[in-house]
Amino acid sequence: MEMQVSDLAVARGGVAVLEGVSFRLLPGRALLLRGPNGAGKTTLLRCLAGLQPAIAGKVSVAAEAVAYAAHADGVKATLTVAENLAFWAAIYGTGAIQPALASMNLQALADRQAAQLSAGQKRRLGLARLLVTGRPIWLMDEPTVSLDADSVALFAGVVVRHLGGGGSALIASHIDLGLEAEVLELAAFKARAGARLGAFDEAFG
Ligand SMILES: Nc1ncnc2c1ncn2[C@@H]1O[C@H](COP(=O)(O)OP(=O)(O)OP(=O)(O)O)[C@@H](O)[C@H]1O
Repeated sequence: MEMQVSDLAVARGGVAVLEGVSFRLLPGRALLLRGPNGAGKTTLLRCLAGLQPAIAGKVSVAAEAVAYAAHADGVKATLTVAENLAFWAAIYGTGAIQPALASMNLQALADRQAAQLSAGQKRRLGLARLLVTGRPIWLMDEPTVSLDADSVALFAGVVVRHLGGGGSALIASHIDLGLEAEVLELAAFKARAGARLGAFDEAFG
């Protein structure tokens, strides 16, 4: 499924962060979001994930087509690794969790309570969740934070397989994942300094 973003403007805390953001993300392709700290990578991803409204512009796909892996891994601390994935599989109405467990090398940790995982293990679980969503467009915010070199390679392989299956990925990352991907530099879309929004947008920014 193609995602087309046209002239999108997004805000955070009532202040416009980005404006005029336009790009296409085709099936089978990955796009890297680049920009310094505070450039608006997280804000853009949150908007595309349907977690906050845009101030202006258009997104061609519904939020139901996307799966978002945010900074906070979305992991339920009191459930085990397998239970976490089963929970999400039930939410998204998808099937077996074994492929997701295997893809991020989590089989040996399947019965471990998520609260007892290391930061990198927790991150691997958060990424395995993407697989059980069954959704074609993956949005990822710094997915490799806390991952060791082997896990980064594992993760890159998961993304490559997702792309090979016709999925797509939009990834905010400061590091080189070794993926064949185009780059979207957000500095080009920086909103004019100090642009203030109306009361509605402040409430939802
Ligand atoms: N809850 C908030 N209220 C007000 N301003 C915020 C809020 N969250 C973020 N901001 C501001 O919005 C701007 C964009 O932040 P955002 O998190 O999207 O940047 P980023 O490109 O993801 O940064 P990083 O690389 O540090 O993760 C920043 O100037 C930030 O300080």
